[in-house]
Amino acid sequence: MEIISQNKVHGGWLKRYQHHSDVLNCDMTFTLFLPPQAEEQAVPVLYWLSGLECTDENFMQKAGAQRLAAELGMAIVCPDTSPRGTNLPGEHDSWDLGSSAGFYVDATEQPWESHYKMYSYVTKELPELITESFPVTDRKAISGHSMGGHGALICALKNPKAYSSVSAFAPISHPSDCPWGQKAFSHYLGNNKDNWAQFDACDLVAKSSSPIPILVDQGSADKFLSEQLKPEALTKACKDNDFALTLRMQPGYDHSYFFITSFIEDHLRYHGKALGLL
Ligand SMILES: N[C@@H](CCC(=O)N[C@@H](CSC=O)C(=O)NCC(=O)O)C(=O)O
Repeated sequence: MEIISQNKVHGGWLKRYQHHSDVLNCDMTFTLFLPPQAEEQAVPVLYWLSGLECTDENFMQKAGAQRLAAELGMAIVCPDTSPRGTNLPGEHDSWDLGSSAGFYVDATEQPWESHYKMYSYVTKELPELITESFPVTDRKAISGHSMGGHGALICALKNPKAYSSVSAFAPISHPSDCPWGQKAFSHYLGNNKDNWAQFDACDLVAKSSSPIPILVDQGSADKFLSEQLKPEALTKACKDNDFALTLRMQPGYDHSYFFITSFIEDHLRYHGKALGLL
């Protein structure tokens, strides 16, 4: 693992690393915020999964999360959003498939199958690397935005004991039933809808026997709301299956990081409480 950059911020350190991923079969970058408390003791970690067209840097540069994370004593890890440098056929042709659009699934189809295993990367390989390399505890929370909101939901729903808490901003709630999700799932997972259901938050809620609370913020002026995000599908799935969903419709907010920075502190406090920091 090699350090690419480091910046002191709010008494902590923002560090960017490159490492080889055996799971993704390529070199990857991630960005890590270590709060000042990490100089004295191990701290819990919030994993943040970003959306389409993002890298590991968008959240750390735009969300303004470091001030409160430093106060709470919470590390934040941002993985990249897809494998990199693999140059598969069609990988760079559109912004919603391939590069920056890994969708946090484990691909089974060619040509993606040999690299596009973002689910295993963010739930297993990267947390193991973080835990063995930095002063962090094994307590984890997870959140994300849009494609990353979908990612956060499925990671927590598939591993309810691994994460203390889960939240999302404008998640793709039901990818099997929206154009972004259908495009990604058909390429990465093939045409068998049973395989799609393994990575769809609404289907996972319907099948889960361990209900976990979910916090979602959604802007009412989000241009992707009705066609791609469909919070009403998540609301129905949670209602039908006794999941405690807190869905906060935020009037006038769009899909951008201006929306995320407006409410990130609520999410950090929510995770801080679950992680025992408040
Ligand atoms: N090119 C798109 C807009 C892309 C976009 O809004 N990306 C979002 C995530 S969308 C779902 O996963 C994002 O986080 N962008 C990075 C940023 O820093 O804002 C279009 O045509 O509208």
